[in-house]
Amino acid sequence: MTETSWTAPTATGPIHGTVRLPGSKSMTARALVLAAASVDASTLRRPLSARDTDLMAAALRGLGAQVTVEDELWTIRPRPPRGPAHIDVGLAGTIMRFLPPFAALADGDITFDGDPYARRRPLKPLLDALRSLGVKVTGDGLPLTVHGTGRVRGGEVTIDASLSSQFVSGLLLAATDFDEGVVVRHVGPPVPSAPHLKMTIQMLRDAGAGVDDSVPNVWRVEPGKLAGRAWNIEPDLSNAAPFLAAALVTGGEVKVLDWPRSTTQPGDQLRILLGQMGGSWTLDTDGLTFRGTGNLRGIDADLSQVGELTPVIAALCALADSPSHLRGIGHIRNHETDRLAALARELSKVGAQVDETEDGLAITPGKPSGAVFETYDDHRLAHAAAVIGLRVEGIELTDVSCTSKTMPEFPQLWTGLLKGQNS
Ligand SMILES: O=C(O)C1=C[C@@H](OP(=O)(O)O)[C@@H](O)[C@H](O)C1
Ligand SMILES: C=C(OP(=O)(O)O)C(=O)O
Repeated sequence: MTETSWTAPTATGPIHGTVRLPGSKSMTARALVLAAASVDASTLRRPLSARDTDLMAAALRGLGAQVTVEDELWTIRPRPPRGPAHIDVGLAGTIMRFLPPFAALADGDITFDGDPYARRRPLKPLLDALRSLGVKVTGDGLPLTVHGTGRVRGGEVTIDASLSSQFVSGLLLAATDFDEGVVVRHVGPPVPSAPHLKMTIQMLRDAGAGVDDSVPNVWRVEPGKLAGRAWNIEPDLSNAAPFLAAALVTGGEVKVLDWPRSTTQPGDQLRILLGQMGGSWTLDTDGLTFRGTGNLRGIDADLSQVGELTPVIAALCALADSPSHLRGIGHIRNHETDRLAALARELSKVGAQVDETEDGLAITPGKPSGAVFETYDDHRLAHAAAVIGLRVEGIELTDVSCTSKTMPEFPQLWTGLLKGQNS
């Protein structure tokens, strides 16, 4: 990927516009894995085509599935997974955590590696869990090899998933094909990202799996066969964050089309969180309309359930008229970069006073000024920088191409939205 520096456009007035966002990364990843684990073909309507999900599709092809793409309809024709194969995870947590359990069902060695920073993202709790379910794995992080034998015993396993909910999701998504299914028991500090776990359970049930989540921190998936189905992928609501923020910061009005009435996506909580910062919204049949006044209040919020929303919310806090405290997000040090350190450094450069706490950020807005904003290969750091740029001239992103991880069209969508402003 070629790095592309980019000067974030500044708003000259309230932004008014409508955006149609690409499909949810998290739903697309889950639907692809479930489709590959099914007996019959599945389709995905309006999935996300971006680096994370294109690499997921490529990985599943490498394991034997046929994935064909026709406009906004993907068709997956599954085959029993087979090795040897090599999987490039890029920087995607979803691939590095969802595919080792599925790859264990292949007959043959499956090697995994990814971007340099992907090698620093935690995997050991998941790999140890696989080992105790009877899988032979070499390595405690990337690069690693899963030595598949064509079957996985499965059964009961204890894991500390406090570093990432994706460890649990990965085990559950493959477990219908384990001889004994799986019972995953979490022991340790709380698992973050509860909505993402709900999404895993909901989508497994939609695919026909038997799942019991009635006991807190214990998840059971029964062994069985998945039939394949048609998935409708919702727009990515976490990627709505910068667009809703644009309405909030400029006192404008932005509509996100096809916002679902009910969803497991964590991004749905943007309505509440950005509402607390001064916005208001209406949800109707064709989407969510979000309005701002241009005045932003600071917030004290526990973001443990919605950690991936932190970068844009932190950017808003830096532009607010009072201090903020974002808590419960120690685990986002393990995201695409150490997001707490990166946000503290970059938001300080543009004038805020930002202190890293053990599990979050304390942000006191200051006099904003332009700066070179490092994006650390992190799509959501780029979104955060764009939001600051709405108010502050001279915000130069070191690289905007990192947005291709989940929304390659971000620069165009953003520039297009800014055309709709009343100056
Ligand atoms: O399962 C998923 O699709 C995700 C789970 C979350 O991971 P963590 O629990 O590691 O934060 C989230 O931050 C990530 O963007 C996507
Ligand atoms: C944490 C994120 O991604 P990943 O799925 O790579 O963990 C994210 O998209 O904010």
